[in-house]
Amino acid sequence: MLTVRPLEKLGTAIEVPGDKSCSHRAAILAGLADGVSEVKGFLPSEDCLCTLKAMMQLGVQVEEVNSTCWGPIDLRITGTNMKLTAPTGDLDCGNSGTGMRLLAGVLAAQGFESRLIGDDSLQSRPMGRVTVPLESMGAKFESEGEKPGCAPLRISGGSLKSIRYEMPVASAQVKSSILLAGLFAEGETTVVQPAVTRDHTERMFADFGIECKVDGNSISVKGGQNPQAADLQVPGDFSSAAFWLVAAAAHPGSELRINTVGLNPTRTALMTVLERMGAQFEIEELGSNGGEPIGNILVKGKGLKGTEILEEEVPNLIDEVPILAIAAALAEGTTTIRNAEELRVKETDRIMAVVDNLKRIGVSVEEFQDGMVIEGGNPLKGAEIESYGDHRIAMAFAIAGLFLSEGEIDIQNSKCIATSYPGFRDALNTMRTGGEVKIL
Ligand SMILES: O=C(O)C1=C[C@@H](OP(=O)(O)O)[C@@H](O)[C@H](O)C1
Ligand SMILES: C=C(OP(=O)(O)O)C(=O)O
Repeated sequence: MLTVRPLEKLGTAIEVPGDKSCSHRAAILAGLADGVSEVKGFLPSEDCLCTLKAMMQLGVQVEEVNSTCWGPIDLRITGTNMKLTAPTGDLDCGNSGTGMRLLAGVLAAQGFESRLIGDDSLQSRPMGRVTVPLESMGAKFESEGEKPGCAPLRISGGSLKSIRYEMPVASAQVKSSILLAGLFAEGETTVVQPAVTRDHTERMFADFGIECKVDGNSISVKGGQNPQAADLQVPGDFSSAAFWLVAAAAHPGSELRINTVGLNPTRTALMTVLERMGAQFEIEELGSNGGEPIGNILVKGKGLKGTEILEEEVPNLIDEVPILAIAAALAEGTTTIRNAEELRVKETDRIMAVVDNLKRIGVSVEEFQDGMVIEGGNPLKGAEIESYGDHRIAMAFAIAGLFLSEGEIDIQNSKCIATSYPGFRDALNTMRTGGEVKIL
């Protein structure tokens, strides 16, 4: 259990660990590449370690060359030059939707059978969104789960043909899965996304010498390209920084610097929203690490007011909705979050989990199938919080605990935080009492 008491004095500077999305992709692309890649700042969270381990079971060699007590590790990854070998056992993706969907794309093209498994949460998430297009490329998937279309997934891979696929959902995981399969396919594979989604795969393709054509919302990759080993530094995870951005934005008078964080514009819509709510940001650009822009963010807390989240902002803040809901609870007035039905199929049903826990801390909130409307500005009271095993729910409500007017917050099932941010608990202790958190 994680107990959080109200803020004494918000810390002034923090560094967050490596980006989860980029770490998954680095493990996969370096593992497929020709040669030895150095990946610095890899996030050793449970999700990313599952992907790394799966790649090792498929014949990739990984050596840890440096680690820090806070987390990020430097890896030397010897790639297989696109020749993975059959794994001896199941490939366990743990809690990670990204890991399972991206690996499914790679395994669809292998001439051996494999089986992807995960924890109870992952085995209840929809996999048809990747297996349907990957089957149309020529792979065979058997869903062995209790729920139709869910993992465990038994995969019989083989030669693939290219497709043009119009994705029904705006999902970077689906896009990336098909593009990875496309690397092995005959001809040019094109994915058309209904809205802009995070583009880490496209950017990292360039790092590994893979040509990828982006034309508006359509992304194409030609098969037969072999990734070339690359050295890269994983940027700090904006989604982990989001917790501290909201803590500072909602605390009038605070000034917080978040150092060396990824500023990929397909990830940072939360800042646009917080700005509209009254927060002030300054960005110090620090160039780019590989294809990913990085910088320092200076945030000044001014007290927040409610806002309406725009439909096009949703995919670019999808993982930040739980913490945005806390910002909304602390803001004066109404905040409307709609067009976010995807949240129902994340690690838990995040709309249900946020609404349930907001009510527990005394916030007035109305639930919709695709989101919620929050009336903010009333005092928050201590309560027992149920994380539903979801890291982002646990961390979002830990931040709410800093702003209670009475009592404390006890978060049940907080171990899940290690899914994406293993150092969060220590960082929270330091940030609650005015310190600085340095990790890189
Ligand atoms: O591609 C990725 O790394 C991710 C994409 C998002 O999922 P969807 O693309 O399915 O929305 C996001 O929720 C997840 O945390 C990471
Ligand atoms: C949704 C998330 O991850 P995944 O889909 O990879 O489990 C997340 O990290 O918020």
